[in-house]
Amino acid sequence: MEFEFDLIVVGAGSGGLAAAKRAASYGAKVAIIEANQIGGTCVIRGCVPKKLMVYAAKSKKNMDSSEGYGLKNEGINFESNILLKNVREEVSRLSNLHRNSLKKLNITIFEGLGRFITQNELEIICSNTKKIKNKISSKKILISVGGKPKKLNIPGIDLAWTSDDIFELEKFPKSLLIVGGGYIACEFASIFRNLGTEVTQLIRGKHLLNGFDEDLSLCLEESPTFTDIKIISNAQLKSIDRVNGNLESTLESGDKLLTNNILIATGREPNLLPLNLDFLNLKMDGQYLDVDELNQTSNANIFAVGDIINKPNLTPVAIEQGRVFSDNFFNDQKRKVNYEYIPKAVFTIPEISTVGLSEKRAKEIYSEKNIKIFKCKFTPMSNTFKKNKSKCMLKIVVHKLTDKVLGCHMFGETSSEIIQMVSVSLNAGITKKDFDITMALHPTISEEFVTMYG
Ligand SMILES: Cc1cc2nc3c(=O)[nH]c(=O)nc-3n(C[C@H](O)[C@H](O)[C@H](O)COP(=O)(O)OP(=O)(O)OC[C@H]3O[C@@H](n4cnc5c(N)ncnc54)[C@H](O)[C@@H]3O)c2cc1C
Ligand SMILES: NC(=O)c1ccc[n+]([C@@H]2O[C@H](COP(=O)([O-])OP(=O)(O)OC[C@H]3O[C@@H](n4cnc5c(N)ncnc54)[C@H](O)[C@@H]3O)[C@@H](O)[C@H]2O)c1
Repeated sequence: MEFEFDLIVVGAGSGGLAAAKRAASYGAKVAIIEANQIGGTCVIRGCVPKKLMVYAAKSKKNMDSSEGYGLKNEGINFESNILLKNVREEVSRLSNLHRNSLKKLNITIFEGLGRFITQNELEIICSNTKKIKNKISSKKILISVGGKPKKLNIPGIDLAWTSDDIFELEKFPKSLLIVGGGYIACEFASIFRNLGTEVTQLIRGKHLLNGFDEDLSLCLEESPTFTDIKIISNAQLKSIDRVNGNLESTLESGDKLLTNNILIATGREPNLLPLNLDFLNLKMDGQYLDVDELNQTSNANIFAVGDIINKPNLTPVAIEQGRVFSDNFFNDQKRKVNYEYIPKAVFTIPEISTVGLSEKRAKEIYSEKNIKIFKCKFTPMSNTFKKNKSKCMLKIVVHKLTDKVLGCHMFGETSSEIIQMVSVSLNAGITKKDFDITMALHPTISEEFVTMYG
């Protein structure tokens, strides 16, 4: 059977764009279908606009607390509408850059919602008219449709925002309830609080950032940003009502809270429903599409990358999966994605960064007696004259018998930049001795990584 394309990519986000561009660079005839703006979650409503807001919050925090350096200010006037407008413009600029690079590579862009009609054919539905615009076919199809916010099944939930709505705002609210204690909840709690919004955070467990090294969660909870946030732990939201233009949250305990708005950040789920996959009977891995090491689904023509498979849902992971897929199937390479030592950061202020095993996980795997912990916590020099005395913390998890470094964790400004380089060392199998024989760079925060003795 003749197909119009060698590859159809459904979803022009991190994974899809990377795969489409790499396949086209090998001479494949590629089509990409996108229902929204080109760029996907990361560029349009995730990493990029979020990080721009983090920079705004950091700038404000620095300006607010630098009088000790002789930098007097008579009060900063934050105009959230300017930030939000600039962020939207930047996101559109980046989206256009991606569109242009697709065109340069002769990748055909189809705008609309992709929907399977056979295992090799998709129809494209116009997002506005809901009419079928095109039907296209290909030998191989890559699904890279990403995720969407998971909503709680409670009365009044549609009154609340998800992270997608934050980027559509015209201005910041005066008060906000954030539900959740994970990445998105903590990052937005930090952004909003540092830019002046009264923030309450509702978590169902005891601590923020469950699953991260416990010292990181504790450092975050003790930080000036989060001691300035009202954290309600061991609590669940039961319902939401509109009351005189505000939102009233009722908790399972019966307590009530009144805030201007509510942000629900209780996780994300694969956005598979519109694809009409049922008739293909693809094997699932829980809510995710099941794939093998080559990102092949249970149907030999159909592949999947990114947030729709059960791997860390991060942009660099989706990009690498997309590139590896195209390297293997359009350039005959034998590549695999390296899932070892993926560095992670939560962009709170200060930020949390981590690579490898947490202390708890290392002790579970290797037993407590085989693990040695090196840890230090101090006020960084940059905060000497600041009102904001947030601390930083560095921690190394080491296997006692082999001396191998199993994990590094850091809380503090620029820690994400530091952990990225630490991840190179861990990938290379570094030992604690290698850290010890490396000369320090002084005065820095990161020098503590090579000067910590047990
Ligand atoms: C608020 C937020 C902040 C984040 N911050 C970070 C961060 O700092 N660092 C990090 O590494 N990761 C971050 N992430 C996660 C990261 O954005 C995702 O892991 C990554 O974008 C996943 O890429 P993807 O290719 O799987 O899907 P996406 O980037 O989500 O792209 C999927 C695309 O498919 C389109 N689509 C969906 N269905 C269809 C269909 N049927 N037909 C056509 N098109 C369709 C969508 O419109 C979308 O453009 C963040 C996520 C969020 C929500
Ligand atoms: N800096 C980054 O790299 C970054 C930033 C944002 C998002 N992300 C990616 O996006 C994913 C999604 O982020 P997220 O913050 O939505 O998810 P998450 O898994 O990090 O956090 C979800 C939070 O919601 C809570 N929760 C789940 N169900 C709940 C319920 N029914 N009631 C109350 N609380 C509930 C969880 O306990 C957790 O605290 C992340 O896992 C990550 O992969 C990455």
